[in-house]
Formats: sequence, structure tokens, C-alpha cells
Amino acid sequence: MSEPVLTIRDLRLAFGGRRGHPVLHGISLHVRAGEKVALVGESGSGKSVTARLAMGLLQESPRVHATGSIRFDGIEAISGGRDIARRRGNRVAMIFQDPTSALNPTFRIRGQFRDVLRSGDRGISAAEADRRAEAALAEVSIPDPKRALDSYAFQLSGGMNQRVMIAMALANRPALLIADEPGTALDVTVQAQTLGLMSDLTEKRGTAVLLISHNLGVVREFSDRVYVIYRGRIVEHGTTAQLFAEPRHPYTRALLAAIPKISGGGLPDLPERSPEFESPLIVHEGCGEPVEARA
Ligand SMILES: Nc1ncnc2c1ncn2[C@@H]1O[C@H](COP(=O)(O)OP(=O)(O)OP(=O)(O)O)[C@@H](O)[C@H]1O
Repeated sequence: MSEPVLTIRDLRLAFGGRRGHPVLHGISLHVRAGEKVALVGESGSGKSVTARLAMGLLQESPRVHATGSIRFDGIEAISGGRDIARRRGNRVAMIFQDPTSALNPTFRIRGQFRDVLRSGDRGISAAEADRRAEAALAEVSIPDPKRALDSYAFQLSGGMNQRVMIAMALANRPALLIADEPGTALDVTVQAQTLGLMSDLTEKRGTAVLLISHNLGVVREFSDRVYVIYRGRIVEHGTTAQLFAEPRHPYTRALLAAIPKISGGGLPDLPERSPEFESPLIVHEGCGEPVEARA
């Protein structure tokens, strides 16, 4: 089995300092090279904060108290100091729920694309950056890449912006893409197209993906393995096949039992808390922590 590109161990997070509001209670997960892994759970369960910590986007805030370990290519992101983003370079990229607000409204796509490419290749000329940007946009089926490069995000549709964001995220060939509910801010058709595109491109390039989702239908289609998160704890993990065929945790069962009753596979209205949902973690066979992460 290949090495994990991302290994998260016993990740704990509180907002408002050490004695503040606890949000994560010891998350452990890993993503191996080329693997598609989903983190699924309802709103507020801690999916986005896990992704943001993995990207090094929360650590700097004085209100954030995080412990545990997030290792990416051997680089520690929790205790790694201020230059995490630089040292991690372009090996990890992220796409967000709402592409239009994730892109900078005051710069044309061309300038933003150049910045992204220059962060991966400092010596790249403007002409070469534009050539690569056009090729990247063509790859995500943008019909007129030159025109898209000359546009501002607000001049493009949500679906187009989503494609631009995928193209930018993959432009420097990251080893891992973290996708936080991509396209959920858009309509369902665009969301499905976005996932299809992301799936095709990452598969073609062998990019590992950590997909954050509340949508079990999407998870089933997209991922090889699934972690189910409930109120800041992983309650079950296994291969997608294992989890859907033989869900063992009461919370996972409750989620799955509700799928046919809801449109689009989103999470149903479950009771917010149930003593059953606090049952211990269940790990399916063959889905334990990687050996190298146990030490
Ligand atoms: N900056 C913040 N300050 C204080 N609390 C926060 C902050 N960001 C998130 N939280 C809290 O952390 C918890 C987890 O939030 P998170 O955004 O990770 O949930 P989520 O599972 O991604 O939900 P959603 O699907 O709605 O995005 C929530 O209770 C949220 O209120």
C-alpha cells in the first residue's frame, strides 16, 4: 500500500483558547497517494475546521487552540510555525463551497492564475504562465480560455468560476486536493458537473482527494474510503463499499437509513443528539491507521 500523503492524529481544537469552546475531540485520519477519501457529517460537526487546519489556515489565529498532529509529506502543520504554507508549497491545494467568493473580485482571472503558477515556478514568464493557464482552462472545458482569463470572477457564471477554481487548484500538480463541499453554493446540476470534472482530472493525474461533504449520495459516487464525523469525533470509518453495505455505528445507520427519503442525498433531520450516537469508534477491517502513523 502506498504511503499516506496526509496523516492527521488526535487532532483537538477549541475556539477561544485552551479552555474555550471545544470543537474537535481527537480526529485521526489518513489519505494515501492517489486515494479519494470522504469526510462526511452534518453541519457543524467539524469538517471544515479540520480541512482548514490541514491547510494551515486557522493556526495563526490567537483564538484557536489546536493540538495533535497533521503531517503532510513529513511536514508538521500544527506545531510547524509560521511558514507552513511556504514549506508545504504547492503539494496541497483546496477548493471551496463558493467559487465566486473564493476568487478575488478585484483582479482579472489572468492575474490570479499567474500568481498561482508563479508560486509553483518562480521563474515563469508572463507569456508562459498565460499559455499554461489557457491549457489548464481548456482542460476543464472552458470554451474560450483567453476570454475567461480577461474576465473578473463576477463576469463569469458560478459554474465557470468553479471550473476556473479547479483548474487553478490543480495547475501546480498538487499531491493532495482538499475539496470542501465543492459547488454546494451552486445548483445541483453544476454541482454534479463539478464533481465529475474533479473526479476525472484527479484520477487522470493520480491526485489524492479529501472530499468534505454532507451528501451521502456524492460520497458513495466519489470516494474509495469514508470517515463519518459526529460532533467533532470520527465515529466510523471503512471503505465506501463496507460502510454502505454494513454500517455498524448507530449514527452512520441513521444517516444511511434516511437516504431514500431525501432528495439529492443531503443529510436528513436527525435528532441533534442521541446517547446511541456517542457509541465508540468503529473501524472496518483493513481501514486502520497506517503503520507508519502509529509510532
Ligand atoms: N471561527 C470560529 N469561531 C468560533 N467557532 C467556530 C469558528 N469556525 C467554526 N466554528 C464552530 O466549529 C464547529 C464546527 O464548524 P465547521 O465549520 O467545521 O462545521 P462543518 O461540519 O464544516 O459544517 P458545515 O457543513 O455547516 O460547513 C461549529 O460548531 C462552528 O460553530
